[in-house]
Amino acid sequence: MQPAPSGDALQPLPFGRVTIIGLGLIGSSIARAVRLYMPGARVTGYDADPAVRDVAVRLSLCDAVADTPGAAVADAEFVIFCVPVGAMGEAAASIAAGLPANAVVSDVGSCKESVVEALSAALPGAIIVPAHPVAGTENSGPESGFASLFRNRWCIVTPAPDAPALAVSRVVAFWEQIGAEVETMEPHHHDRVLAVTSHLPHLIAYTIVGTASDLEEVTRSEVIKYSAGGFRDFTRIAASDPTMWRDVFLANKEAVLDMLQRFSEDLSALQRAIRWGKGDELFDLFTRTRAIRRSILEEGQDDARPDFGRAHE
Ligand SMILES: NC(=O)C1=CN([C@@H]2O[C@H](COP(=O)(O)OP(=O)(O)OC[C@H]3O[C@@H](n4cnc5c(N)ncnc54)[C@H](O)[C@@H]3O)[C@@H](O)[C@H]2O)C=CC1
Ligand SMILES: O=C(O)C(=O)Cc1ccc(O)cc1
Repeated sequence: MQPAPSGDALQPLPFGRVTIIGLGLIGSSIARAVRLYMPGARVTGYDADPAVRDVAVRLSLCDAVADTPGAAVADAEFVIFCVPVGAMGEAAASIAAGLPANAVVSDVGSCKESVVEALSAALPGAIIVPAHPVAGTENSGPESGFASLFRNRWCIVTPAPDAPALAVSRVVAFWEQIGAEVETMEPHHHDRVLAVTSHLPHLIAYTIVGTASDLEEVTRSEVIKYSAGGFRDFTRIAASDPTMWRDVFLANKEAVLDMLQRFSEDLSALQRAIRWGKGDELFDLFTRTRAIRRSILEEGQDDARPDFGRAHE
């Protein structure tokens, strides 16, 4: 067994009974991490897809997999929604009647403003402390999760100003105990930061892989055969889950469209520099961007995926 990620294995548990709604990549990774690093906590899972529930039982991801959302939350202290952002409202409504009054509710959605709105509307009066682990892969589903996914990765918590301090500190402790470093942010700011650091890069990857596959004079097998490093990296990102990313772009529309506008203007400037042979402009930009990559490496963040290149336990 791996050592507990945040030091002392005897830390008090932030929550004794954790319910995970949605047992795909992120939900199943949280389940695995809680069972590994918080062995005293009881994990109950639920997924709307019966086939996913069957896999969760087969893999022993949870102490119990409930057949209904209501049963999943019956005695929960912490309920965490791990469903696509467009499904948050529906998932929250499905547990509303059974949610214990003092339970803390959270989520892992990739954008926050729309999710906060959906959760608050479906669960009026509930204690809601949203979060976003900035850790993942291009894979989805319960079989692709792993316990170390969140280790040494950021988790951004976006509580409302009037959220109870105790609930916020318990959610922070939860993420720290499964290995994440936690930062607090206002939801609107979160959505703008992630629009440029995560959402736009995914949009660019989807576009470039689509462009290459639409070319008439370059065959599909040539694209596959001769894809150099850069294109290969784009194909990894462009293999990400279509439902999840459709939902992210629709939910974070305003911030993504703003970043896309800025990106298009910068791309046009590069187009002009190439057309008019302005090598110094290209050289200056590439020098600046190289420095950013080097700063990321100096911070030890060499890949969005944890323990990249090492075996997952
Ligand atoms: N994939 C990634 O790298 C990351 C994803 N996220 C966020 O995590 C959330 C989950 O993403 P993944 O785990 O990657 O997706 P996934 O596709 O692997 O799993 C989502 C699961 O939710 C279930 N589901 C959908 N609607 C439901 C409902 N109403 N009730 C119960 N279950 C329902 C699906 O059946 C599926 O099993 C998304 O909001 C995403 O934005 C956050 C960080 C990284
Ligand atoms: O696989 C990758 O490169 C990712 O970028 C994973 C990822 C996807 C969505 C998030 O909200 C956070 C992380």
